[in-house]
Amino acid sequence: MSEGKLLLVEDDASLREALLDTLMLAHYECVDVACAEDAILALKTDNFDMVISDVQMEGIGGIGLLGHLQQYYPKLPVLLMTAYATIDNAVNAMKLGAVDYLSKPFSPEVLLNQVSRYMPAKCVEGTPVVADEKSLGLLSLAQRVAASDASVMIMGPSGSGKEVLARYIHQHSQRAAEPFVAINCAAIPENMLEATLFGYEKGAFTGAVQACPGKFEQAQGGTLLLDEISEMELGLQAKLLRVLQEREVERLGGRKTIKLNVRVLATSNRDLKAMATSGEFREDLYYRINVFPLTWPALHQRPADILPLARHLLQRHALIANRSEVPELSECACRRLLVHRWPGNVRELDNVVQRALILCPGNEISANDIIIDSLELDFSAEAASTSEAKPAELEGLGGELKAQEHVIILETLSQCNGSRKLVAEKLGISARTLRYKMAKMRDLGIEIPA
Ligand SMILES: Nc1ncnc2c1ncn2[C@@H]1O[C@H](COP(=O)(O)OP(=O)(O)OP(=O)(O)O)[C@@H](O)[C@H]1O
Repeated sequence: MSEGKLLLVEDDASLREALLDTLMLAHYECVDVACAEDAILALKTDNFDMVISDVQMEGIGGIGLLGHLQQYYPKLPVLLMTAYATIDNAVNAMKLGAVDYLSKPFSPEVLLNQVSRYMPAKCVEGTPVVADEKSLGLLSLAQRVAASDASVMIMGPSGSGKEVLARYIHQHSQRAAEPFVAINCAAIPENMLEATLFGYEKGAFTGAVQACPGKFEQAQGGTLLLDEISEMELGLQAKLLRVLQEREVERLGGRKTIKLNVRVLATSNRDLKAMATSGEFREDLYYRINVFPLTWPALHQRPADILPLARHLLQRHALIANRSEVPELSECACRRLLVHRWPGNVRELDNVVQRALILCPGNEISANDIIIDSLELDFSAEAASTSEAKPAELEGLGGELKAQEHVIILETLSQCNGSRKLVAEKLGISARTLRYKMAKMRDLGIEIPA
């Protein structure tokens, strides 16, 4: 997922390329141009979260661009880059409205720290949308743990909603009015993560012309989310453990310790315990952050969430697209959504919903508007398309509930390796009822695995 969209303005092509690489490695989406005039054109066709611009360029240059931005995009943060000789200009530029300046040459750590510092916070999600019993249970547990100050480890497959849950915990904690700072440990190149987390003092690297606080300090009083903590290398894990134990941090190149009052949440989509056992993750750190574990099941394991989530996402994207009405999902569209296995979880559902909204000009989304990547298609999706031939029959069946029942039966069949006896026991129905239900499903064209 993109960490934000940047407009990079630099006339030196090789420097521009190097900056672009650094920013894109850190998962920023970037558009690059070689002069201020092109930047003004790019701003007309695209929305950006931040502008990084050189000062000395042909034409109106960085200062001219800053003036334009102040007039037409006053909320857009602008970070200026300048050579040592023109520091005075840079100070003036800050007076004119730039959020900060980078003095050339500077190291990638300095660039990423400054960018993450001024990048506007991503739109904070409201309460996670849940309807399935498993998710409702998880949410109520999260609410209870939010009230404590315990470290929470949120696990679950990619795209299942771990970050949404982390924000929910923060919003329901006593720290809600304080900052929520997230750092994706997988997105920041390994050699820059330390400086980003702990900050640095002036002179710690090339271009570190001023001290910069790290994520821990930025989260002071609030919550720090260490997203994808499993991707942190072992050496840095040891340093992180020390910070968590001592509750204080020392900036790189600094001698002063800074007391911390930060609650730490972490997420992982890998089995961290297994990683700890195999030595890929420090066991002591694992136990320190895993005080309270919470796990999102994969989306297909909580089928009752699928439709409410799809409707919520439809609403969200219809609003962004300025649609006056939010289209409804037809019965067949619902069925198609319910029988897919969603290997990409909610993020995949989000993509499918966006596609549907593009394809559907009216106010009802049909099954044909539900485009699932062919790579993600599975036997159940195939079954859904066959069953779409019988919409009238579905309506009489109370579509949504019935389709969920089908998903649950297919799911349990696969868990029990096809044993009808075990499935019936697990679902608390007689073998006869199960046979009857499966026969009905076959009649609808749903393929039942042997
Ligand atoms: N329960 C939910 N309610 C509303 N939106 C959700 C919910 N779960 C996930 N989403 C949305 O789905 C997308 C993916 O969620 P999120 O980024 O929290 O997943 P993740 O598990 O942290 O993914 P990754 O492991 O890839 O970082 C986001 O757009 C998020 O807003």
